[in-house]
Amino acid sequence: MAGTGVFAEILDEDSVYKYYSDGEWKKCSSGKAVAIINPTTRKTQYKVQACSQAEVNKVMESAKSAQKAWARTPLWKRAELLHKAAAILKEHKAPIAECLVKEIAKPAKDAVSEVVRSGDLVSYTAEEGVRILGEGKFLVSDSFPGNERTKYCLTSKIPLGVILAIPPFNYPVNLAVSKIAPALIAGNSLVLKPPTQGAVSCLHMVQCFHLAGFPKGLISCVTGKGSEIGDFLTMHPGVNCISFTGGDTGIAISKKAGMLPLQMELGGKDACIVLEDADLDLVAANIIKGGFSYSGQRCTAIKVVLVMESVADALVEKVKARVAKLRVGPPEDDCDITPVVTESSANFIEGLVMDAKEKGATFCQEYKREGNLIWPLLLDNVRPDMRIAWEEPFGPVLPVIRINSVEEGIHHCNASNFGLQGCVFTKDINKAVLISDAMETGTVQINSAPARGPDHFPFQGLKDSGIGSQGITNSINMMTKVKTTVINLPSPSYTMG
Ligand SMILES: NC(=O)C1=CN([C@@H]2O[C@H](COP(=O)(O)OP(=O)(O)OC[C@H]3O[C@@H](n4cnc5c(N)ncnc54)[C@H](OP(=O)(O)O)[C@@H]3O)[C@@H](O)[C@H]2O)C=CC1
Ligand SMILES: O=C(O)[C@H](O)COP(=O)(O)O
Repeated sequence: MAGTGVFAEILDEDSVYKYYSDGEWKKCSSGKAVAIINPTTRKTQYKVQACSQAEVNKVMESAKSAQKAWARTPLWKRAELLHKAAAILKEHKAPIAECLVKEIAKPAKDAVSEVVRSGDLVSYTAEEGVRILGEGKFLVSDSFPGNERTKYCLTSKIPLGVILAIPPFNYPVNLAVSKIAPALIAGNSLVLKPPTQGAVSCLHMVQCFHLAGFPKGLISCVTGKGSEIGDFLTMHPGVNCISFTGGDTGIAISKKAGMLPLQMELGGKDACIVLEDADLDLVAANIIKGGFSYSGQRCTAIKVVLVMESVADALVEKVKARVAKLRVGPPEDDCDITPVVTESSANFIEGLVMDAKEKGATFCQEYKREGNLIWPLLLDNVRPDMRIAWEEPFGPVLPVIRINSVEEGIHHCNASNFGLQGCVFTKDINKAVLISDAMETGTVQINSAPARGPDHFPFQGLKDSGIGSQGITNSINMMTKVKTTVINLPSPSYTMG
Protein backbone atom coordinates (compact mmCIF):
# COMPACT_ATOMS: atom_id res chain seq x y z
CA MET A 1 0.00 0.00 0.00
CA ALA A 2 1.18 3.50 -0.80
CA GLY A 3 2.38 5.47 2.22
CA THR A 4 2.61 2.43 4.48
CA GLY A 5 5.38 0.15 5.75
CA VAL A 6 8.76 1.50 4.69
CA PHE A 7 6.89 4.36 3.04
CA ALA A 8 4.96 5.45 6.16
CA GLU A 9 7.53 8.12 7.04
CA ILE A 10 6.96 10.00 3.78
CA LEU A 11 3.34 10.77 4.72
CA ASP A 12 2.48 13.41 7.32
CA GLU A 13 -0.31 13.40 9.90
CA ASP A 14 -2.59 15.32 7.53
CA SER A 15 -2.11 12.69 4.80
CA VAL A 16 0.03 15.06 2.77
CA TYR A 17 3.18 13.53 1.29
CA LYS A 18 6.35 15.24 2.48
CA TYR A 19 9.19 16.55 0.35
CA TYR A 20 12.74 15.23 0.68
CA SER A 21 15.66 17.44 1.69
CA ASP A 22 18.93 16.90 3.56
CA GLY A 23 18.21 13.20 3.94
CA GLU A 24 14.91 13.84 5.72
CA TRP A 25 11.20 13.91 4.89
CA LYS A 26 9.81 17.35 5.65
CA LYS A 27 6.63 19.46 5.61
CA CYS A 28 6.86 22.77 3.80
CA SER A 29 6.69 25.95 5.89
CA SER A 30 3.75 27.38 3.94
CA GLY A 31 1.47 24.56 4.99
CA LYS A 32 0.10 24.66 1.43
CA ALA A 33 -0.55 21.43 -0.44
CA VAL A 34 -1.04 20.50 -4.09
CA ALA A 35 -3.90 18.11 -4.88
CA ILE A 36 -3.30 15.21 -7.23
CA ILE A 37 -6.48 14.25 -9.08
CA ASN A 38 -7.03 10.61 -9.95
CA PRO A 39 -7.71 10.67 -13.73
CA THR A 40 -10.21 7.81 -13.40
CA THR A 41 -12.31 9.08 -10.49
CA ARG A 42 -11.53 12.75 -11.13
CA LYS A 43 -11.33 13.12 -7.35
CA THR A 44 -8.36 14.12 -5.17
CA GLN A 45 -6.25 11.02 -4.63
CA TYR A 46 -3.15 12.38 -2.93
CA LYS A 47 -1.68 15.66 -1.72
CA VAL A 48 1.94 16.84 -1.79
CA GLN A 49 3.76 19.82 -0.33
CA ALA A 50 3.88 23.12 -2.21
CA CYS A 51 7.55 23.92 -1.56
CA SER A 52 8.63 27.53 -1.25
CA GLN A 53 11.56 29.37 -2.82
CA ALA A 54 13.29 29.41 0.57
CA GLU A 55 13.01 25.61 0.73
CA VAL A 56 14.42 25.37 -2.80
CA ASN A 57 17.36 27.58 -1.77
CA LYS A 58 18.09 25.27 1.17
CA VAL A 59 17.93 22.23 -1.07
CA MET A 60 20.37 23.79 -3.51
CA GLU A 61 22.85 24.63 -0.73
CA SER A 62 22.76 21.05 0.55
CA ALA A 63 23.08 19.67 -2.96
CA LYS A 64 26.14 21.79 -3.60
CA SER A 65 27.99 20.76 -0.46
CA ALA A 66 26.99 17.10 -0.67
CA GLN A 67 28.25 16.96 -4.25
CA LYS A 68 31.77 17.97 -3.23
CA ALA A 69 32.10 14.91 -0.98
CA TRP A 70 30.30 12.65 -3.45
CA ALA A 71 32.73 13.57 -6.23
CA ARG A 72 35.48 12.08 -4.04
CA THR A 73 33.53 8.85 -3.47
CA PRO A 74 35.08 5.93 -5.36
CA LEU A 75 33.20 4.78 -8.45
CA TRP A 76 32.66 1.30 -7.05
CA LYS A 77 30.99 2.79 -3.95
CA ARG A 78 28.70 4.96 -6.05
CA ALA A 79 27.76 1.88 -8.07
CA GLU A 80 27.20 -0.20 -4.94
CA LEU A 81 24.63 2.29 -3.61
CA LEU A 82 22.88 2.45 -6.99
CA HIS A 83 22.59 -1.34 -7.09
CA LYS A 84 21.08 -1.22 -3.58
CA ALA A 85 18.54 1.40 -4.64
CA ALA A 86 17.64 -0.68 -7.70
CA ALA A 87 17.01 -3.75 -5.58
CA ILE A 88 14.84 -1.82 -3.10
CA LEU A 89 12.89 -0.26 -5.98
CA LYS A 90 12.11 -3.67 -7.45
CA GLU A 91 11.34 -5.13 -4.01
CA HIS A 92 8.65 -2.48 -3.56
CA LYS A 93 7.30 -2.44 -7.08
CA ALA A 94 3.72 -3.11 -5.94
CA PRO A 95 3.06 0.04 -3.84
CA ILE A 96 4.90 2.23 -6.34
CA ALA A 97 2.88 0.74 -9.20
CA GLU A 98 -0.27 1.41 -7.20
CA CYS A 99 0.64 5.11 -7.14
CA LEU A 100 1.12 5.09 -10.93
CA VAL A 101 -2.33 3.55 -11.39
CA LYS A 102 -3.97 6.15 -9.16
CA GLU A 103 -2.00 9.22 -10.29
CA ILE A 104 -1.65 8.76 -14.04
CA ALA A 105 -4.13 5.92 -14.80
CA LYS A 106 -1.32 3.70 -16.08
CA PRO A 107 -2.66 0.15 -16.62
CA ALA A 108 -1.66 -1.98 -13.63
CA LYS A 109 0.66 -4.33 -15.54
CA ASP A 110 2.39 -1.45 -17.35
CA ALA A 111 2.82 0.28 -13.99
CA VAL A 112 4.67 -2.69 -12.53
CA SER A 113 6.76 -2.95 -15.70
CA GLU A 114 7.76 0.70 -15.39
CA VAL A 115 9.11 0.14 -11.88
CA VAL A 116 11.00 -3.05 -12.78
CA ARG A 117 12.40 -1.37 -15.91
CA SER A 118 13.52 1.51 -13.70
CA GLY A 119 15.38 -0.81 -11.33
CA ASP A 120 17.09 -2.43 -14.30
CA LEU A 121 18.02 1.00 -15.67
CA VAL A 122 19.62 2.01 -12.36
CA SER A 123 21.71 -1.16 -12.21
CA TYR A 124 22.77 -0.95 -15.83
CA THR A 125 23.79 2.67 -15.27
CA ALA A 126 25.91 1.67 -12.28
CA GLU A 127 27.79 -0.90 -14.35
CA GLU A 128 28.14 1.35 -17.40
CA GLY A 129 29.33 4.26 -15.27
CA VAL A 130 32.08 2.24 -13.61
CA ARG A 131 33.33 1.29 -17.06
CA ILE A 132 33.20 4.57 -18.97
CA LEU A 133 34.11 6.86 -16.06
CA GLY A 134 36.98 4.59 -15.10
CA GLU A 135 38.74 5.45 -18.36
CA GLY A 136 40.35 8.66 -19.45
CA LYS A 137 42.41 9.62 -22.50
CA PHE A 138 46.18 10.06 -22.69
CA LEU A 139 47.78 12.19 -25.42
CA VAL A 140 51.38 13.07 -26.22
CA SER A 141 52.40 16.41 -27.72
CA ASP A 142 54.56 15.26 -30.63
CA SER A 143 51.68 13.89 -32.62
CA PHE A 144 51.10 17.51 -33.63
CA PRO A 145 53.66 19.05 -36.03
CA GLY A 146 56.39 21.18 -34.47
CA ASN A 147 56.17 19.55 -31.04
CA GLU A 148 58.62 17.39 -29.13
CA ARG A 149 57.25 14.76 -26.75
CA THR A 150 57.59 17.07 -23.77
CA LYS A 151 53.92 17.20 -22.84
CA TYR A 152 51.72 14.42 -21.45
CA CYS A 153 48.03 15.24 -21.64
CA LEU A 154 45.60 13.46 -19.28
CA THR A 155 41.90 13.98 -19.97
CA SER A 156 39.07 12.73 -17.76
CA LYS A 157 35.34 13.20 -17.23
CA ILE A 158 34.43 15.10 -14.09
CA PRO A 159 30.97 15.86 -12.66
CA LEU A 160 29.03 19.03 -13.57
CA GLY A 161 27.82 19.69 -10.00
CA VAL A 162 24.08 19.97 -9.24
CA ILE A 163 21.73 18.39 -11.77
CA LEU A 164 18.09 19.53 -11.85
CA ALA A 165 15.91 16.67 -13.08
CA ILE A 166 12.37 17.32 -14.29
CA PRO A 167 10.48 14.25 -15.57
CA PRO A 168 6.96 14.23 -17.10
CA PHE A 169 3.74 12.60 -15.96
CA ASN A 170 3.76 9.64 -18.33
CA TYR A 171 6.84 7.89 -16.93
CA PRO A 172 7.33 9.66 -13.61
CA VAL A 173 9.51 6.88 -12.19
CA ASN A 174 11.38 5.64 -15.26
CA LEU A 175 12.08 9.09 -16.67
CA ALA A 176 13.16 10.25 -13.23
CA VAL A 177 15.70 7.46 -12.69
CA SER A 178 16.89 7.88 -16.29
CA LYS A 179 18.21 11.23 -15.03
CA ILE A 180 19.01 10.38 -11.40
CA ALA A 181 21.20 7.31 -11.97
CA PRO A 182 23.49 8.85 -14.64
CA ALA A 183 23.81 12.01 -12.55
CA LEU A 184 24.84 10.11 -9.43
CA ILE A 185 27.26 7.63 -11.01
CA ALA A 186 28.98 10.60 -12.68
CA GLY A 187 29.57 12.22 -9.26
CA ASN A 188 26.83 14.86 -9.35
CA SER A 189 24.14 15.68 -6.82
CA LEU A 190 20.52 15.65 -7.87
CA VAL A 191 17.49 17.87 -7.29
CA LEU A 192 14.26 16.30 -8.55
CA LYS A 193 11.10 18.21 -9.39
CA PRO A 194 8.53 15.53 -10.16
CA PRO A 195 5.42 16.11 -12.27
CA THR A 196 2.34 16.94 -10.21
CA GLN A 197 0.57 13.94 -11.74
CA GLY A 198 3.12 11.34 -10.75
CA ALA A 199 4.66 13.13 -7.77
CA VAL A 200 3.71 10.48 -5.20
CA SER A 201 5.14 7.71 -7.39
CA CYS A 202 8.37 9.73 -7.51
CA LEU A 203 8.39 10.27 -3.74
CA HIS A 204 8.09 6.53 -3.20
CA MET A 205 10.96 6.01 -5.63
CA VAL A 206 13.07 8.60 -3.75
CA GLN A 207 12.42 6.72 -0.49
CA CYS A 208 14.04 3.68 -2.10
CA PHE A 209 17.19 5.74 -2.72
CA HIS A 210 16.97 7.03 0.86
CA LEU A 211 16.77 3.49 2.22
CA ALA A 212 19.79 2.52 0.10
CA GLY A 213 21.82 4.94 2.24
CA PHE A 214 22.92 7.73 -0.08
CA PRO A 215 24.65 10.64 1.72
CA LYS A 216 22.40 13.37 3.13
CA GLY A 217 21.71 16.24 0.76
CA LEU A 218 22.93 14.38 -2.31
CA ILE A 219 19.40 13.66 -3.52
CA SER A 220 16.50 16.05 -2.94
CA CYS A 221 12.91 16.07 -4.16
CA VAL A 222 10.93 19.30 -4.13
CA THR A 223 7.23 19.13 -4.96
CA GLY A 224 4.92 21.83 -6.18
CA LYS A 225 3.26 22.91 -9.42
CA GLY A 226 5.74 23.51 -12.20
CA SER A 227 3.85 26.66 -13.09
CA GLU A 228 4.53 28.00 -9.57
CA ILE A 229 7.98 26.77 -8.57
CA GLY A 230 9.39 25.71 -11.96
CA ASP A 231 10.96 28.95 -13.11
CA PHE A 232 12.64 29.51 -9.73
CA LEU A 233 14.19 26.07 -10.05
CA THR A 234 15.33 26.25 -13.67
CA MET A 235 16.82 29.73 -13.28
CA HIS A 236 18.39 29.01 -9.89
CA PRO A 237 22.10 29.94 -9.81
CA GLY A 238 22.87 26.74 -7.91
CA VAL A 239 21.88 24.55 -10.86
CA ASN A 240 24.69 23.32 -13.12
CA CYS A 241 22.64 21.27 -15.61
CA ILE A 242 18.97 20.72 -16.41
CA SER A 243 17.63 17.37 -17.64
CA PHE A 244 14.00 17.83 -18.70
CA THR A 245 11.41 15.61 -20.34
CA GLY A 246 8.02 16.99 -21.26
CA GLY A 247 6.29 19.25 -23.72
CA ASP A 248 6.72 22.77 -25.05
CA THR A 249 7.60 23.82 -21.51
CA GLY A 250 11.07 22.57 -22.35
CA ILE A 251 11.39 25.08 -25.17
CA ALA A 252 10.48 27.89 -22.78
CA ILE A 253 12.98 26.60 -20.23
CA SER A 254 15.75 26.47 -22.83
CA LYS A 255 15.18 30.19 -23.48
CA LYS A 256 15.26 31.10 -19.77
CA ALA A 257 18.08 28.89 -18.51
CA GLY A 258 21.55 30.37 -18.31
CA MET A 259 24.90 29.11 -19.63
CA LEU A 260 24.52 25.50 -18.62
CA PRO A 261 24.19 22.08 -20.26
CA LEU A 262 20.63 21.14 -21.20
CA GLN A 263 19.27 17.68 -21.87
CA MET A 264 15.78 17.98 -23.32
CA GLU A 265 13.41 15.31 -24.53
CA LEU A 266 10.21 16.93 -25.72
CA GLY A 267 7.15 16.11 -27.79
CA GLY A 268 6.98 14.10 -30.97
CA LYS A 269 4.84 13.52 -34.05
CA ASP A 270 6.27 10.13 -34.89
CA ALA A 271 5.32 9.13 -38.43
CA CYS A 272 4.68 5.58 -39.58
CA ILE A 273 5.43 5.25 -43.31
CA VAL A 274 3.87 2.14 -44.89
CA LEU A 275 5.06 1.01 -48.32
CA GLU A 276 3.17 -1.18 -50.81
CA ASP A 277 5.22 -4.32 -50.02
CA ALA A 278 4.78 -4.06 -46.24
CA ASP A 279 3.45 -6.99 -44.20
CA LEU A 280 0.11 -5.38 -43.32
CA ASP A 281 -0.58 -7.69 -40.38
CA LEU A 282 2.77 -6.69 -38.88
CA VAL A 283 1.98 -3.05 -39.58
CA ALA A 284 -1.49 -3.27 -38.01
CA ALA A 285 -0.12 -4.93 -34.88
CA ASN A 286 2.54 -2.22 -34.53
CA ILE A 287 0.08 0.58 -35.14
CA ILE A 288 -2.04 -0.72 -32.26
CA LYS A 289 0.99 -1.11 -29.97
CA GLY A 290 2.65 2.08 -31.15
CA GLY A 291 -0.40 4.27 -31.47
CA PHE A 292 -2.57 3.24 -28.54
CA SER A 293 -0.33 1.93 -25.72
CA TYR A 294 -0.98 3.94 -22.56
CA SER A 295 -3.74 5.66 -24.53
CA GLY A 296 -1.20 7.25 -26.87
CA GLN A 297 0.43 9.20 -24.02
CA ARG A 298 3.96 8.47 -25.10
CA CYS A 299 6.32 10.85 -26.87
CA THR A 300 7.35 7.90 -29.03
CA ALA A 301 3.78 6.92 -29.88
CA ILE A 302 2.91 6.66 -33.57
CA LYS A 303 1.17 10.00 -34.14
CA VAL A 304 0.46 9.84 -37.89
CA VAL A 305 0.23 6.94 -40.38
CA LEU A 306 1.43 7.75 -43.92
CA VAL A 307 0.28 4.79 -46.05
CA MET A 308 0.54 4.23 -49.79
CA GLU A 309 -2.93 4.62 -51.31
CA SER A 310 -2.82 1.20 -52.99
CA VAL A 311 -2.71 -0.65 -49.65
CA ALA A 312 -4.54 1.90 -47.48
CA ASP A 313 -8.01 0.28 -47.55
CA ALA A 314 -6.60 -3.10 -46.57
CA LEU A 315 -4.49 -1.63 -43.78
CA VAL A 316 -7.33 0.49 -42.35
CA GLU A 317 -9.57 -2.58 -42.19
CA LYS A 318 -6.93 -4.56 -40.33
CA VAL A 319 -6.34 -1.75 -37.85
CA LYS A 320 -10.09 -1.24 -37.32
CA ALA A 321 -10.48 -4.93 -36.49
CA ARG A 322 -7.76 -4.67 -33.86
CA VAL A 323 -9.07 -1.40 -32.43
CA ALA A 324 -12.40 -3.14 -31.86
CA LYS A 325 -10.64 -5.63 -29.58
CA LEU A 326 -9.01 -3.01 -27.35
CA ARG A 327 -10.37 -3.06 -23.80
CA VAL A 328 -11.48 0.36 -22.58
CA GLY A 329 -11.85 1.14 -18.88
CA PRO A 330 -10.07 1.64 -15.54
CA PRO A 331 -6.32 1.01 -15.15
CA GLU A 332 -6.99 -1.30 -12.20
CA ASP A 333 -8.55 -3.77 -14.65
CA ASP A 334 -5.50 -3.65 -16.92
CA CYS A 335 -7.55 -2.16 -19.73
CA ASP A 336 -5.67 -1.20 -22.88
CA ILE A 337 -7.26 2.25 -23.06
CA THR A 338 -7.54 4.13 -19.75
CA PRO A 339 -8.48 7.73 -18.91
CA VAL A 340 -6.02 10.36 -20.13
CA VAL A 341 -4.12 12.18 -17.42
CA THR A 342 -6.20 15.34 -16.99
CA GLU A 343 -9.48 16.91 -18.08
CA SER A 344 -7.53 19.61 -19.92
CA SER A 345 -5.67 16.95 -21.86
CA ALA A 346 -9.00 15.27 -22.77
CA ASN A 347 -10.39 18.62 -23.88
CA PHE A 348 -7.32 19.27 -26.06
CA ILE A 349 -7.68 15.87 -27.71
CA GLU A 350 -11.38 16.50 -28.30
CA GLY A 351 -10.55 19.81 -29.96
CA LEU A 352 -8.34 18.06 -32.48
CA VAL A 353 -11.05 15.46 -33.16
CA MET A 354 -13.75 18.09 -33.72
CA ASP A 355 -11.45 20.04 -36.07
CA ALA A 356 -10.88 16.87 -38.11
CA LYS A 357 -14.63 16.23 -38.15
CA GLU A 358 -15.41 19.73 -39.44
CA LYS A 359 -12.82 19.36 -42.18
CA GLY A 360 -14.13 16.02 -43.40
CA ALA A 361 -11.96 13.26 -41.96
CA THR A 362 -13.42 9.72 -42.10
CA PHE A 363 -14.27 8.45 -38.61
CA CYS A 364 -13.58 4.70 -38.47
CA GLN A 365 -15.31 4.53 -35.07
CA GLU A 366 -17.85 6.77 -33.36
CA TYR A 367 -16.12 9.42 -31.22
CA LYS A 368 -16.90 8.58 -27.60
CA ARG A 369 -15.76 10.18 -24.33
CA GLU A 370 -16.76 9.74 -20.70
CA GLY A 371 -14.91 12.16 -18.43
CA ASN A 372 -11.18 11.70 -19.14
CA LEU A 373 -11.83 8.37 -20.86
CA ILE A 374 -11.69 8.62 -24.66
CA TRP A 375 -12.40 5.56 -26.77
CA PRO A 376 -9.73 4.67 -29.35
CA LEU A 377 -10.31 6.48 -32.64
CA LEU A 378 -8.80 5.97 -36.09
CA LEU A 379 -9.28 8.90 -38.47
CA ASP A 380 -8.87 8.06 -42.16
CA ASN A 381 -8.45 10.40 -45.15
CA VAL A 382 -6.82 13.03 -42.95
CA ARG A 383 -5.51 16.00 -44.89
CA PRO A 384 -2.69 18.47 -44.12
CA ASP A 385 -5.20 21.29 -43.44
CA MET A 386 -6.40 19.40 -40.35
CA ARG A 387 -4.72 20.19 -37.00
CA ILE A 388 -4.34 16.51 -36.16
CA ALA A 389 -2.05 16.08 -39.16
CA TRP A 390 0.56 18.13 -37.29
CA GLU A 391 -0.29 18.47 -33.58
CA GLU A 392 0.48 15.93 -30.84
CA PRO A 393 -2.79 14.69 -29.27
CA PHE A 394 -1.09 12.67 -26.52
CA GLY A 395 -4.26 10.59 -26.59
CA PRO A 396 -5.87 7.50 -28.24
CA VAL A 397 -6.60 9.21 -31.54
CA LEU A 398 -4.62 8.33 -34.67
CA PRO A 399 -4.75 10.05 -38.08
CA VAL A 400 -4.17 8.21 -41.37
CA ILE A 401 -2.91 10.19 -44.37
CA ARG A 402 -2.90 8.43 -47.73
CA ILE A 403 0.16 9.08 -49.89
CA ASN A 404 0.98 8.35 -53.54
CA SER A 405 4.75 8.26 -53.22
CA VAL A 406 7.44 7.62 -50.61
CA GLU A 407 8.70 11.15 -51.20
CA GLU A 408 5.29 12.49 -50.13
CA GLY A 409 5.58 10.55 -46.90
CA ILE A 410 9.09 11.74 -46.18
CA HIS A 411 8.08 15.30 -46.99
CA HIS A 412 5.22 15.21 -44.48
CA CYS A 413 7.47 13.72 -41.81
CA ASN A 414 10.16 16.35 -42.36
CA ALA A 415 7.70 19.26 -42.57
CA SER A 416 6.85 18.69 -38.90
CA ASN A 417 8.40 20.89 -36.19
CA PHE A 418 9.06 17.65 -34.33
CA GLY A 419 11.84 15.17 -35.04
CA LEU A 420 11.79 12.50 -32.34
CA GLN A 421 11.30 9.07 -33.90
CA GLY A 422 9.62 7.54 -36.92
CA CYS A 423 9.17 4.12 -38.45
CA VAL A 424 8.97 2.57 -41.89
CA PHE A 425 7.45 -0.75 -42.95
CA THR A 426 8.76 -2.48 -46.07
CA LYS A 427 10.41 -5.77 -47.02
CA ASP A 428 13.09 -3.91 -48.98
CA ILE A 429 15.81 -3.23 -46.39
CA ASN A 430 17.85 -1.11 -48.83
CA LYS A 431 14.87 1.14 -49.42
CA ALA A 432 14.19 1.25 -45.66
CA VAL A 433 17.72 2.44 -44.94
CA LEU A 434 17.45 5.15 -47.60
CA ILE A 435 14.14 6.30 -46.11
CA SER A 436 15.69 6.29 -42.65
CA ASP A 437 18.51 8.47 -43.95
CA ALA A 438 15.96 10.91 -45.36
CA MET A 439 13.76 11.17 -42.26
CA GLU A 440 14.81 14.11 -40.05
CA THR A 441 14.23 12.33 -36.76
CA GLY A 442 16.53 11.22 -33.94
CA THR A 443 15.63 7.58 -34.46
CA VAL A 444 13.99 5.54 -37.23
CA GLN A 445 12.62 2.08 -36.47
CA ILE A 446 12.55 -0.30 -39.44
CA ASN A 447 9.60 -2.71 -39.34
CA SER A 448 8.61 -1.89 -35.78
CA ALA A 449 6.85 0.90 -33.89
CA PRO A 450 8.90 3.73 -32.37
CA ALA A 451 10.18 3.17 -28.82
CA ARG A 452 12.71 4.66 -26.43
CA GLY A 453 13.59 1.32 -24.93
CA PRO A 454 15.68 -0.61 -24.42
CA ASP A 455 17.08 2.13 -22.21
CA HIS A 456 20.73 1.73 -23.19
CA PHE A 457 19.99 2.73 -26.79
CA PRO A 458 20.74 6.35 -27.70
CA PHE A 459 17.51 8.36 -27.66
CA GLN A 460 17.35 11.92 -28.98
CA GLY A 461 14.95 14.39 -30.49
CA LEU A 462 15.81 16.76 -33.35
CA LYS A 463 14.25 20.17 -33.96
CA ASP A 464 11.53 20.92 -31.36
CA SER A 465 11.76 17.37 -30.01
CA GLY A 466 14.80 17.98 -27.91
CA ILE A 467 18.39 18.94 -27.15
CA GLY A 468 21.21 16.46 -26.67
CA SER A 469 20.92 12.70 -26.44
CA GLN A 470 19.64 10.31 -23.77
CA GLY A 471 20.13 6.63 -23.33
CA ILE A 472 22.27 5.49 -20.41
CA THR A 473 25.74 6.02 -21.88
CA ASN A 474 24.91 9.36 -23.49
CA SER A 475 23.21 10.58 -20.33
CA ILE A 476 26.22 9.70 -18.19
CA ASN A 477 28.55 11.49 -20.61
CA MET A 478 26.42 14.63 -20.90
CA MET A 479 26.36 14.88 -17.09
CA THR A 480 30.14 15.25 -17.05
CA LYS A 481 32.61 17.77 -18.37
CA VAL A 482 36.14 17.21 -19.64
CA LYS A 483 39.12 18.01 -17.40
CA THR A 484 42.60 18.21 -18.96
CA THR A 485 45.85 18.00 -17.00
CA VAL A 486 49.10 18.53 -18.91
CA ILE A 487 52.42 17.33 -17.48
CA ASN A 488 55.23 19.46 -18.95
CA LEU A 489 58.63 17.69 -19.03
CA PRO A 490 62.02 19.48 -19.15
CA SER A 491 63.13 17.25 -22.00
CA PRO A 492 61.42 14.87 -24.41
CA SER A 493 60.51 11.51 -22.93
CA TYR A 494 59.55 8.41 -24.83
CA THR A 495 58.66 6.43 -21.74
CA MET A 496 55.31 5.98 -23.37
CA GLY A 497 56.93 4.32 -26.40
N1 LIG B 1 8.56 14.04 -24.53
C1 LIG B 1 7.88 13.37 -23.68
O1 LIG B 1 8.23 12.28 -23.28
C2 LIG B 1 6.65 13.93 -23.15
C3 LIG B 1 6.01 14.94 -23.80
N2 LIG B 1 4.89 15.45 -23.28
C4 LIG B 1 4.21 16.52 -23.98
O2 LIG B 1 3.93 17.57 -23.03
C5 LIG B 1 2.54 17.79 -23.01
C6 LIG B 1 2.09 18.13 -21.63
O3 LIG B 1 2.46 17.07 -20.76
P1 LIG B 1 3.07 17.46 -19.38
O4 LIG B 1 3.60 16.31 -18.63
O5 LIG B 1 2.08 18.35 -18.71
O6 LIG B 1 4.32 18.23 -19.87
P2 LIG B 1 4.88 19.58 -19.26
O7 LIG B 1 5.96 19.96 -20.15
O8 LIG B 1 3.82 20.54 -18.96
O9 LIG B 1 5.49 19.09 -17.84
C7 LIG B 1 6.67 18.32 -17.83
C8 LIG B 1 7.35 18.60 -16.50
O10 LIG B 1 7.70 19.99 -16.44
C9 LIG B 1 7.20 20.56 -15.25
N3 LIG B 1 6.97 21.98 -15.48
C10 LIG B 1 5.85 22.59 -15.87
N4 LIG B 1 6.05 23.93 -15.98
C11 LIG B 1 7.35 24.16 -15.64
C12 LIG B 1 8.19 25.30 -15.55
N5 LIG B 1 7.77 26.51 -15.85
N6 LIG B 1 9.48 25.14 -15.17
C13 LIG B 1 9.95 23.92 -14.86
N7 LIG B 1 9.22 22.77 -14.94
C14 LIG B 1 7.93 22.91 -15.32
C15 LIG B 1 5.96 19.78 -14.98
O11 LIG B 1 5.57 19.93 -13.63
P3 LIG B 1 3.98 19.96 -13.31
O12 LIG B 1 3.47 18.61 -13.61
O13 LIG B 1 3.91 20.31 -11.86
O14 LIG B 1 3.39 21.01 -14.21
C16 LIG B 1 6.44 18.37 -15.30
O15 LIG B 1 7.21 17.87 -14.23
C17 LIG B 1 1.93 16.49 -23.47
O16 LIG B 1 0.65 16.73 -23.98
C18 LIG B 1 2.91 16.06 -24.52
O17 LIG B 1 2.64 16.79 -25.71
C19 LIG B 1 4.41 15.06 -22.07
C20 LIG B 1 5.04 14.01 -21.40
C21 LIG B 1 6.17 13.35 -21.92
O1 LIG C 1 8.63 10.22 -22.96
C1 LIG C 1 8.07 9.20 -23.35
O2 LIG C 1 6.89 9.14 -23.69
C2 LIG C 1 8.92 7.96 -23.29
O3 LIG C 1 10.25 8.35 -23.56
C3 LIG C 1 8.49 6.87 -24.25
O4 LIG C 1 9.17 5.72 -23.82
P1 LIG C 1 8.76 4.30 -24.48
O5 LIG C 1 8.99 4.45 -25.95
O6 LIG C 1 9.66 3.29 -23.84
O7 LIG C 1 7.30 4.10 -24.16
